[in-house]
Amino acid sequence: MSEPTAATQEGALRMLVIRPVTMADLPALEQLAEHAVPRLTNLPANRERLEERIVRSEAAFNGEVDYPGDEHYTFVLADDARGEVLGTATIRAQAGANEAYYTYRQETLIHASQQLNVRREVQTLALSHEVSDATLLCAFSLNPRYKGTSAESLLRRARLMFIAQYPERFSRILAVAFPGYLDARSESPFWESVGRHFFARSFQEINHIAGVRSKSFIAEVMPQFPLYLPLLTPQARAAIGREHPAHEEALEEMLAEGFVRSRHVDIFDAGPIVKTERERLESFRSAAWHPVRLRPEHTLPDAEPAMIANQKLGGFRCIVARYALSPTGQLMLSPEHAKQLGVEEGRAVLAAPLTLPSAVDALDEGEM
Ligand SMILES: NC(=[NH2+])NCCC[C@H](N)C(=O)O
Repeated sequence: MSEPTAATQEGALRMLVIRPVTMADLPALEQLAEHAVPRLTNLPANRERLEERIVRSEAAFNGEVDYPGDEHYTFVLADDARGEVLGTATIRAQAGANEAYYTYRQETLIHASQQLNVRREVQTLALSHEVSDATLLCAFSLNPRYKGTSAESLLRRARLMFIAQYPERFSRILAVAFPGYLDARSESPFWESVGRHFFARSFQEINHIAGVRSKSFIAEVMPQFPLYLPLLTPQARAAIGREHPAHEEALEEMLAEGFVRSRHVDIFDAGPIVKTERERLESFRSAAWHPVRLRPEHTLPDAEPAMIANQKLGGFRCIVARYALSPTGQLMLSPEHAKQLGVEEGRAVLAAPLTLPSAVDALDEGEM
């Protein structure tokens, strides 16, 4: 298929929908895993693992859940009219439900001697399990044709529309771990300076192993003592908290959502981990329920784009449509959009503006 132009883009997006993954999506999921840049531990390009992922997701969407546990909810961005799956994204209800979730936490130590009249602040990285309780947004992969479109934002943020509806299933703290900086040869300078000494494997290999095998090897082999940053290579230090070049816009969008850079970074590539309390997110604060009113597409007034989600757990659907409200607060939807969402006139849908205010990039000074 040819590149969608800006003009055809919104037209094409009309038929795109976020829905839970099904077993029929397995081949597409495998493709998306293979084409993720860089490859993701949370989305291993391995048919068996992906099959398990789908089974697990179906159980999560259809199960009764009162508090977050080891559920994984996997979504796809689909063009069901053409039978195409264009992207995927997952929510892990609890980052470290069965095994701990490992990060490095940036800390400061003071090395002082009164006798020698020296006082040095030394930055360290200490292994941490603190992020284990957070709900993790992960395993994002999108067909490159849709990069930079509103479909990308929909795929990334529809998960928030889901969490907003089923708060008991998720932690109050949400986190996103971005792939870390890799150089032009796809090497991780942080890995070369740190992990390499303990694993004698390339970053790509270890990233793959972490995806398809149990993670207990991390605890067994990673150094237990804090790392002193001055002892790392300058290239490794420069990579701490730095995202992979292909994920710059994604990070920016999540910062605009209200996520904040935390003191935690990835243990392999030192990629940034952003966190926040969910109530602080723009999409949570702006989300509002509206009854649906059906209107033919050509009679709808012009309005800002919004994410619009139905209220069906296992039948969750979320689309981008115009945020066109009637004077009495009904959301005016075309019959085509209502059909995509599986809602009739009078049913309530959750809506939140797609456009975000611009990002504030700051390190959270508190306990985040
Ligand atoms: N770059 C990576 N593949 N990191 C994955 C390993 C650590 C990850 N935080 C976990 O505990 O699951």
